Amino acid sequence: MSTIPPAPAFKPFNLALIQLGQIGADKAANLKHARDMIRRAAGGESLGVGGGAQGKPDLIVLPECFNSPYGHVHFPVYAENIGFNRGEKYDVEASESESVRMLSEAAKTEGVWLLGGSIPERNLPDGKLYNTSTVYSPRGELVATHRKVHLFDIDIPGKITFKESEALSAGSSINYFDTEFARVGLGICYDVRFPELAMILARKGCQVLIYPGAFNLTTGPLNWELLQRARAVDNQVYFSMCSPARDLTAGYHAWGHSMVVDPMGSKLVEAGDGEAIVHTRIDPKTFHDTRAGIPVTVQRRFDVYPDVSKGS
Ligand SMILES: NC(=O)CCC(=O)C(=O)O
Repeated sequence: MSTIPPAPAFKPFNLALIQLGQIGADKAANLKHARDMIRRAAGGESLGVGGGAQGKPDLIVLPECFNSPYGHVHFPVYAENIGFNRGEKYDVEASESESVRMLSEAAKTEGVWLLGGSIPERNLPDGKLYNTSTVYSPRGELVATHRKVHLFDIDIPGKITFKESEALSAGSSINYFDTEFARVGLGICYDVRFPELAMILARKGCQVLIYPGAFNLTTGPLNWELLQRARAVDNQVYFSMCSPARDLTAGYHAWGHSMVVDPMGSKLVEAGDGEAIVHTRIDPKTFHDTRAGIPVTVQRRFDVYPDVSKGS
């Protein structure tokens, strides 16, 4: 039996993605720059390719690993203790995490929902490290976290070898948060390659899925957009990923191209590869029209594939 409360009624809202640049070795500088970009996004400013200003955003998103260079050697150095336990009240001001304190202050001061990309997290009880997203309400409360479930371990000879598992442990829960305008499902980057996660989030009532991410120059060109449009269409949800800006002087070269895709698979907005703030309006009409016109959400044949979860 389901214990999940019904999703909030889906209402129109403004979404802004910050394709953050200048992510370097100096964590304090990374946090200061991110704070400044949140202020600019909250003021409705658009920057770089993509643009599309819609006025003040209701929800702002940062990229994966926004406070640290991306790489397994960096994670232990930049990791912070968050100590969030779902269901328990979290005292942000007493948080040991300087990133959490900054993000909470930013959400509260700017009066926006804030999906704070992800940061390396050190879980104190067992010392394990995770790649973790944190989410803040406009009152500055930390309302949700998501630990990357599928670690980015790939080896494409001559192109890219990356092993997050050399430093990180994988999360093992499915996470979303409720706002006054939508239920938003969470994933991080490589999680997008696993349709099961998006499918279950959608079946838990999420109308919008947002994954901070950082694809690379090998897989980005063919897979970044394709995967987002696939997850959007197969679940009939809005789908978005927010990347860091590309920096060819960094150890890891992010693909960029932060984007938002609607439930029919149309791209609403797309950044280039440089630093950018892009905005779009999320319209529930497209969501409802898509589900009414192509009613796959009520045509599933769980009698034929009973081993596939019904999610909620
Ligand atoms: N940060 C990541 O998880 C990268 C994932 C990626 O590039 C991919 O191709 O998948």
